[in-house]
Amino acid sequence: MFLKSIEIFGFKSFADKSLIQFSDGVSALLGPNGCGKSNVVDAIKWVLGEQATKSLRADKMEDVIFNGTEARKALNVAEVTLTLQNDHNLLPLDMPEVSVKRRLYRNGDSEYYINNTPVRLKELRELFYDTGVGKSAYSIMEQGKIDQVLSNKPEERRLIFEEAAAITKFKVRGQEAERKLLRTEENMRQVESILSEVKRSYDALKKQSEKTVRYRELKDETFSVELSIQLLKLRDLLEAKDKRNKELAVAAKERDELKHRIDTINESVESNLDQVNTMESELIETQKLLYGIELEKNNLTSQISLLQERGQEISDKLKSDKETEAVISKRIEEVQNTILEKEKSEKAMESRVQENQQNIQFFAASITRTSDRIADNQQGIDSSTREIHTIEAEQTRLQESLAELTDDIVAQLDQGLQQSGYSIKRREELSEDFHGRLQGIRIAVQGKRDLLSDFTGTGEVEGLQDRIRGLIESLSDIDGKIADLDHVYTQLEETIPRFLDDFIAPEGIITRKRGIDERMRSLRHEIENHRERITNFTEENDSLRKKVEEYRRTLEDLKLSDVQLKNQVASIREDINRTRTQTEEMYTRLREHRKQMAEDEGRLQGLSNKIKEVESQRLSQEKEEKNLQKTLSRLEKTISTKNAEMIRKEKELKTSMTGLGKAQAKVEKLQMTLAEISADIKNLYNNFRERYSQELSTYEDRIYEITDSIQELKKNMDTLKEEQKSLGSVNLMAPEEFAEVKERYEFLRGQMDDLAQAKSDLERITAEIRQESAELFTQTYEKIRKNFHAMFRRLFGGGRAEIRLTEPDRVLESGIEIFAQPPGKKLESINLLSGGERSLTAVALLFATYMVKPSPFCLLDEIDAALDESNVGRFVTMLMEFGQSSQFIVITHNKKTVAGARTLLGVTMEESGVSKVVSIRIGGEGEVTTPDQNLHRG
Ligand SMILES: Nc1ncnc2c1ncn2[C@@H]1O[C@H](COP(=O)(O)OP(=O)(O)OP(=O)(O)O)[C@@H](O)[C@H]1O
Repeated sequence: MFLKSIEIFGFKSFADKSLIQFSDGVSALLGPNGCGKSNVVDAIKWVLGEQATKSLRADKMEDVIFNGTEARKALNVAEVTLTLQNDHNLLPLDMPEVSVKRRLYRNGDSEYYINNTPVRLKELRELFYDTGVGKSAYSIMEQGKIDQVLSNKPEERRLIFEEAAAITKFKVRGQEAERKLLRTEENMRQVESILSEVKRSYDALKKQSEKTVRYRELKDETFSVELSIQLLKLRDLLEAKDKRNKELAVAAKERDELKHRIDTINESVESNLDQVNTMESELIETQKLLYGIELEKNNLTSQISLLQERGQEISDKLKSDKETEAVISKRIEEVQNTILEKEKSEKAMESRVQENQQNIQFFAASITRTSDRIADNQQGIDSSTREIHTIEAEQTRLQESLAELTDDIVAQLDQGLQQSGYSIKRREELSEDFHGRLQGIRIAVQGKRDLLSDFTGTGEVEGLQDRIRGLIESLSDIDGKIADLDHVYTQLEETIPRFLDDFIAPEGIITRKRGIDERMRSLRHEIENHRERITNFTEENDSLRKKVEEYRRTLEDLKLSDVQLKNQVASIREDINRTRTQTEEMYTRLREHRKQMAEDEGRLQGLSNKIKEVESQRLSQEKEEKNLQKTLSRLEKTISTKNAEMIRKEKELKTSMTGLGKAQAKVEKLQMTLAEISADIKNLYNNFRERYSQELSTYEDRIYEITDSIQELKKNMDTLKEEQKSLGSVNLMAPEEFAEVKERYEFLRGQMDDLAQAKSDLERITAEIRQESAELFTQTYEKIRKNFHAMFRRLFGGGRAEIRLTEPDRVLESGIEIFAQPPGKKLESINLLSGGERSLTAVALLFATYMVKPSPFCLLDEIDAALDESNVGRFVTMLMEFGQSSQFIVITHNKKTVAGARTLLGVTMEESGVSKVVSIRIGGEGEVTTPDQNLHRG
């Protein structure tokens, strides 16, 4: 077994993940039309790297992804995994099992895996080279394409033979080698053309470069000669400089010695001169001092006489000043007394002013007070006036109410009298009757009283009983009279108009009227009160205003007198101040006078002190004068000694100076010469630097190596220049350019050699591959040729078949012709064969190939479709025979073919548009049961 299983997901109609497990021998893949059997073949081709969409029955690669059904959505990825058994290492991998996987996304991204490791398509294809498995190999024979093996062009037909001969690998390598060879030749052509161009520049630049190299050599030689000349010049200059430096050192030493001597003499002379100068200065100073002392003495004497004169003057002045002082003091005393008197009168005047001020304040306050009172009164008048207005308004309102009320009373009274039937006449009659009867009772009672008093007067008891009885009887008579009176009274009462009670009840109309009357009275009273207040206030204000007028007049008078009094006070004060100022002035004068006197006294004292001081100064001057006279004579003596010594030294100095002048001139001359030599050396260096951009100093170590003379060197130089001139124009960069071109030239040459070597290697490899391939191909071809004939006869039950090379001399390019002659028919072109004959011939070729190189597995998709019963029988026999050694998966609708299979695999479409793999058991002897009614076995 080679094919172990295939797992399909999202590929074409396999929407769900489906696993098909294959077994050894011949397996039949069954299922109704359109259920997806061929999709399994496509899936296997696809996973093995098929790129041609046409071969996958698709327009574009994306079409292989499950496209959806009415019930299902399309998927975005298709994935197929094929697991292969590799225990015989048919595949070049040291693994017992190999899985290859391909995945495609709807966006076009595609992935390949070998054993779950991502790989490139090329690697995946290489895995199946010469195994008989592969997109163009014979392991997969598809529905309706079997006879295409025959229809293909003779050149294309050889592919099967090549695969069987296992030369595909060689072929690919050979093609690769040829491609490389072509590339190499192309490269060689390119390199050659570049090389010839580079060679031209190489030759040209080589000549130029040689010339330039000679030119550079001449240049170098010229430089070397020039350098020697310059170095010789430098040597001469350096030697001359050295010599002069030595001479200069000697001359400088001589000069310095003379300088030193002169300095020593000078120092001595200077020292003497300094001493003489100092002494002379001292002498002059002493003389000056003596002269000064003389002058000072005279001055002091005259000062003393002057001071004495001045003292006399001051004494005289002091005497007169004392008299003046007494006069001023007396005058001050007089003035002081006057001031005291004036101050007294000022005080009196001030108290009057104060008194007047108080009066002013009093009257001003009275005016204010009275004015306030007037204003208060005026406010009272105004308030009462306002009150009167208010009350009058209320009176008006009340009068109106009263008028209305009176009208109401009259109306109600009239109505009440009418309703009560009141009559004055009747009332007067009853009243008269009442009073008459009352009088009768009073009389009767008086009669009884008289009777009773009669009894008490007599004291008689007899007949009392009768009398009391008679009295009681007469009292009942009175009772009757009282009852009559009561009756009359009741009648009288009835004449009283009762509605009047309502009138005078608290809420009655009369009561209201009385209330208003009362209020009117009260308001009238209030108005009177207010008017009285207004009159009182007005009268009071009149009298108060008069008072205010009076106060104002008095106040004016007081203010006037206040001004007058103040003026008087001011004039007294002014007088006092004036007098005080006079006193102050007198005091000042007195003070100044006294101060002057004190100063004069001080000056007098100072003068006497000064006289004493000056006299003592004159004394000390006289002493100093004597000392100086002594110093003067000592100095004069020493100076004359020193002067003699200096004359001697100056003579000596003159001689030394002459010598120094000469020595200095010599030194300067030498310095000048040295400066010139240094300038020459500097120029030499500078010129060299400018000409050669190098430092001459770097060559100085060669200075003593030069043996030639300058003349010889110059001659040499002329010869070199002559040769340089003869070279003509020179490309200075030629050697560098030549080096570059040379490098490039050599590189290209190397490349050319490498390419030539590669070409010869490739040619050799190609030849070897071709040789080997040709041998393998011929062997295989021969075997297949023989097998084909035998196989054809077996399948057709006789007849003849043949394959021939179209170009036997070029076996690797030659096409393959097929000739077939079914039994009883002439050997004719295969194009004239029937459909079934073509299929059977193709199957014969296929099996002939299997015999030489059995494919590890074979997928035959309905290749038996065109065969008749007897041919199918032979085909199946053959299949079962080959099934012993190879794995066959046969898609078929033919019952005989199914019968030849050891294993049955089923594909159904339970759900419309979605393929599903179903397991099918093989029952007893050739019995097959299937869960799907669509699957069948004849
Ligand atoms: N991308 C796709 N998505 C969904 N279904 C697809 C896709 N491509 C093809 N099909 C379906 O697969 C079916 C064809 O399957 P297949 O050709 O394998 O059938 P079969 O079993 O070989 O049929 P027969 O026996 O007639 O040859 C068709 O119904 C087609 O619509």
